[in-house]
Amino acid sequence: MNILVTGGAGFIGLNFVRHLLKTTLYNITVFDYLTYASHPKEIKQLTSHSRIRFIKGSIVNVRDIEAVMDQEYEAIIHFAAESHVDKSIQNAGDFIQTNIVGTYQILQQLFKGYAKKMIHISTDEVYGNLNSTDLPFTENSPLSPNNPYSASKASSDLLVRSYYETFQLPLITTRCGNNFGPFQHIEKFIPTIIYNAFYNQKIPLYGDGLQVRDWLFVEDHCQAISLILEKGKCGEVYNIGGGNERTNIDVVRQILEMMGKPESLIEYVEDRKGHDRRYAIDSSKLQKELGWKQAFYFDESLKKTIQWYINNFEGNLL
Ligand SMILES: NC(=O)c1ccc[n+]([C@@H]2O[C@H](COP(=O)([O-])OP(=O)(O)OC[C@H]3O[C@@H](n4cnc5c(N)ncnc54)[C@H](O)[C@@H]3O)[C@@H](O)[C@H]2O)c1
Ligand SMILES: Cc1cn([C@H]2C[C@H](O)[C@@H](COP(=O)(O)OP(=O)(O)O[C@H]3O[C@H](C)C(=O)[C@H](O)[C@H]3O)O2)c(=O)[nH]c1=O
Repeated sequence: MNILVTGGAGFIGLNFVRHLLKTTLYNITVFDYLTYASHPKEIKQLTSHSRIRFIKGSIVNVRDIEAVMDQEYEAIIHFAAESHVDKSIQNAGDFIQTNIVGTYQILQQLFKGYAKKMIHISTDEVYGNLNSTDLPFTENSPLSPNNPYSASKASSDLLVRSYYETFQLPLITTRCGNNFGPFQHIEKFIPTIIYNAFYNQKIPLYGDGLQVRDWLFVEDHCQAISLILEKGKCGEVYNIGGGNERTNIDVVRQILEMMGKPESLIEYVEDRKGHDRRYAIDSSKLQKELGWKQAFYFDESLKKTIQWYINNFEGNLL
C-alpha cells in the first residue's frame, strides 16, 4: 500500500516517515519543497530504503502535485506548511500561499480519485487563546486564531471541512499542541533554548515568560496519527494533546537544570505581537473513541531531545 506524506522532510513529517518505516510495510512517497525548515540530508539517506521515494515539489504548484499523483494512495498525510508564528508576523505571504492555497490544490487532487483519504495536520492555535481558568480546547471550541500563521491554518481547516460537507471527500483533520523532539528547526522555542544554552548564549524569553503551552512529544504525535490513519472517521476532527501544560519560564529553567547551565542565561525580551497566553488540549475524544494512550513522559522525552541536539551540535550536524 502507498502513502503520500506532504512536508515529509520537515520536523514532524520526517519523524512520521521514520515511524511508518518502523511500524508498517507501506511504500512511502515524500513530497516536499525542501524549504529552509526541511532536512534534505536525512531525506537523501532515507531514499536508500526501497520503500521510500522522494519527489521535490511545491503543494502550491499544480504541475508538481500532478507529478506525485502517478499512483493510488491509501492516504495522504498532509503536513506541508509554513509553521513558524514569528515568521508569519514578519511576513504572512508564504503562509497564505502554502497553508491556504497549497491545501486547496491538494484538496482539488482528491477529486481525481488518487487517494482514499487525507489526514490534514492542523494545530490547536486555530482555537486562539485560553485564560488560566478556561477548560482545555475541545474539537467543538470555536475557531478564533490570533496571528497570521494560525489564521492561515484555520482557513485551511475550514476549506477541508467544506470539501467534506460539500463534496463528501474523505477528509480528517487533526489538531495538536506544541510538538518537541528530534529534527525540530532551531527557530522554535525548545531548540532555541538548547542551542543557546549549549553555546552559553543568552536565551530570549518573550514578555513575562508566563505563557503556557501544552507540550507533546513528537513520537506520541506520530503514534496518534497512525491510529487515526487506521481507525479515524472521515469528516471528524481529532485533538491531540500531551497533557503537559508548562509556562515558558518553567521550560527554560528545566532545560537549564538538565544541561547544568545557569539561569543567568535567561534574557527577557520584547513580547511577541498578539502572543496567545495559554493553549491546552482536551484529547478525550481520541482516547475514548480510538483508544489513544500516550507512551512518553515529558521529563524523559525532554532529556532525550536535549541529548539528540547535543549529539548533533557536537558532530556539527545541525
Ligand atoms: N511543530 C509544531 O509544534 C506543530 C504544532 C501543531 C501543528 N503543526 C503542524 O504540523 C505540520 C508540520 O509542522 P512542522 O513543525 O513539522 O513544520 P516544519 O516547518 O518543520 O516543516 C514543514 C515542511 O513543509 C515543507 N514545505 C513548506 N512549504 C511547502 C510547499 N509549498 N510545498 C511542499 N512542502 C512544503 C518544508 O520544506 C518542511 O519540510 C504543519 O502543518 C504545522 O502547521 C506543527
Ligand atoms: C522562539 C521563542 C519562543 N518563545 C515563546 C513563544 C511561545 O509562547 C512559546 C513557544 O514558541 P514557538 O515559536 O516554539 O511555538 P508556538 O508559537 O507556540 O507555535 C508552535 O506550536 C503550535 C501549536 C504550532 O502550530 C506551530 O507550528 C508551532 O511552531 O515560546 C520565547 O519566549 N522565546 C523564543 O525565542
